[in-house]
Amino acid sequence: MTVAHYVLPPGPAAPTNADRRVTAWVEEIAALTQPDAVVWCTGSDEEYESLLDLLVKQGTLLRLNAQLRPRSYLARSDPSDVARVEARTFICSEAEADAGPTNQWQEPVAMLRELRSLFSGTMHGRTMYVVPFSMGPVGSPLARLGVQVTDSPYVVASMRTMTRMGSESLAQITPDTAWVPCVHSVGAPLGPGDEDVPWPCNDTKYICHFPESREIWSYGSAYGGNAILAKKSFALRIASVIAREEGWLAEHMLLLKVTTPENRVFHVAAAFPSACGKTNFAMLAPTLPGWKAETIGDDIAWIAPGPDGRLRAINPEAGFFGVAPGTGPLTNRTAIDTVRTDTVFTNVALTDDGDVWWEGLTDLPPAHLVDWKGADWTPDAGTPAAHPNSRFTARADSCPTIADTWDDPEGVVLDVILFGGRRATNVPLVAQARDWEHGVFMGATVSSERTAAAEGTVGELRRDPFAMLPFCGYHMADYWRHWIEVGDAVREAGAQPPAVFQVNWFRKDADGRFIWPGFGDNVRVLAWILGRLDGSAAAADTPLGLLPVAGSMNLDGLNLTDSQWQELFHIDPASQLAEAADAAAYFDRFDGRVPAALREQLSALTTSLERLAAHRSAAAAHQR
Ligand SMILES: Nc1nc2c(ncn2[C@@H]2O[C@H](COP(=O)(O)OP(=O)(O)OP(=O)(O)O)[C@@H](O)[C@H]2O)c(=O)[nH]1
Ligand SMILES: O=C([O-])CC(=O)C(=O)O
Ligand SMILES: [Mn+2]
Repeated sequence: MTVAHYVLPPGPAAPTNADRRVTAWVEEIAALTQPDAVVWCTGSDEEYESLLDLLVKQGTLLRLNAQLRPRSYLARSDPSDVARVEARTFICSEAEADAGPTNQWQEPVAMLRELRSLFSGTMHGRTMYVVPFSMGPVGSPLARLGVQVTDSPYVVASMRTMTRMGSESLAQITPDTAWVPCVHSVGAPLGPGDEDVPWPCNDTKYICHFPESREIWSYGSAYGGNAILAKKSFALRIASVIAREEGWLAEHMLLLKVTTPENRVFHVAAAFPSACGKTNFAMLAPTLPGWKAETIGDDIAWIAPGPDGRLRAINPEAGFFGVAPGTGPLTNRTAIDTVRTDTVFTNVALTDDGDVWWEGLTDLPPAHLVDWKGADWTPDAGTPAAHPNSRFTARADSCPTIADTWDDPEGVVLDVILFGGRRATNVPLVAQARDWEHGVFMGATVSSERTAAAEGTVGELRRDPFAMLPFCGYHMADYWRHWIEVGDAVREAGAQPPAVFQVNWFRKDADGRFIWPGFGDNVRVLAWILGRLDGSAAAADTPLGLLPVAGSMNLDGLNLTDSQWQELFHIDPASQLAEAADAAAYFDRFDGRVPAALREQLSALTTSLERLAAHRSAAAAHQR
């Protein structure tokens, strides 16, 4: 690899206040990747406008009808670059054991050697953008800094929406602040005279994380989670490593502020796997009178003990990268209002009048569309018009329900933590954990049906502990231990950790229909949960935790029959015992590193299920 003769191309020089380590690193990456130009992003409105103009000119973005969808755009990705590539995502810790059995590991020195060879000359014919960013309000004690270099203007525009990006964040990096270097290329160099394509990418993809040196290298994709490195790569995979060391939590959680009819305010964090309802719950429109829900974050929460020992949380992001399909005025009015203007849509369908459409936006599709691949589409096409993982990118402050505390640098005090998944069977609508350890057990044993958010077979059941399976930057069992220790630290400081609950909006009846109406009606579950905190909602102790007793949840105005209610909470000991056995086999995969407290939870669960099974069969025998 010969880079010695490479001279930084002319253009605006690095800002004079840029930290020397940042400029040296940028020069080093430029020498490796050899872009035609280097641009330091300021984050200004003018810069964003000119990026959008450039993307329209290059054909990456299509300007939507300005009357129907002001200042909004449609991107169609390469059909092969539509979701996170978990099979190409690596944790490159020095010791393989530290990545743990749920991550793919690569030896860091060899991986870096391979990456350097892939990145050599990869930005030929392109501009390298330097994107300094802050995750969390600039200057917040909970915020952390990073710098991404990328040859994708689409990624720069996405970073502008999703993070606090530009000069202000760069100014935060001083000689003694930590920052995470993030290197990104679409892996599509242009030779002289080569024509570009609207969505450059490469069949070879690598999303690599180096927990010790805290750097990220991503190659070959421009899709969200693979390329907006501030998000899953930094704010979860690298941040989880930093958080373990510093005694806090980096989580795949939405943050919601709830105000009861009595004007009491609570904050709820909820971990649901990708495409399992975080954005929808974060934008919940309560169907119960007098209740108010406000959005703080829809995907990631950073949680740390505050001065009084209680856990406080911030949303480190500044925007939403939300799933389009299934989002409609009846299910998520707030999201529909959020994306009315100033939104970049990716892989949705285009209407004949220059607006967007996706499955679930309206009951019936328009008679003609251009689908996400750019082909003519009619309702009889037999394929979805929008890709199932099509997305919208919009700023948090466009959201009509955004809480005025959403960017409070101190964060909000957490009262409740929810763990959820997409389960057609077995998992009740809601169950309260008996204590913190039981809550950690619930989080550790979450399983969920796979969705379109990542490559793989949709619908297949897989364990997704804490909704962090694809996002934990170290050994998953050590992560569980860290959760237990954070609870201990809170109690040692004389405070109480948040109450923990498991929820499941997705239980189905024998005909395959969702039993629970979900969406805005999830406030009924929330009301029950908050009723548990002050003792006003009754619960029964079961092997799965504390379940609502009949009459303890407000179901006014719902068409839910008694038998449907029972189905939502039905416990079948045999299949529960099978789940527990599966959890035991799962725990066995973690090299003996599963905390004893979780093993104890599992054996207590098994014992109580066996007791329930015996009790049920005795009762049945008695009936005969
Ligand atoms: N039945 C039912 N479906 C829901 C509910 N909440 C969300 N969904 C559907 O689940 C899908 C994904 O929801 P999102 O809120 O976008 O999921 P997410 O967790 O934010 O997904 P990522 O952004 O990928 O992390 C959409 O199709 C929703 O319509 C609910 O309460 N009930
Ligand atoms: O990361 C992405 O590409 C989208 C997302 O939010 C997820 O998959 O959880
Ligand atoms: Mn989401």
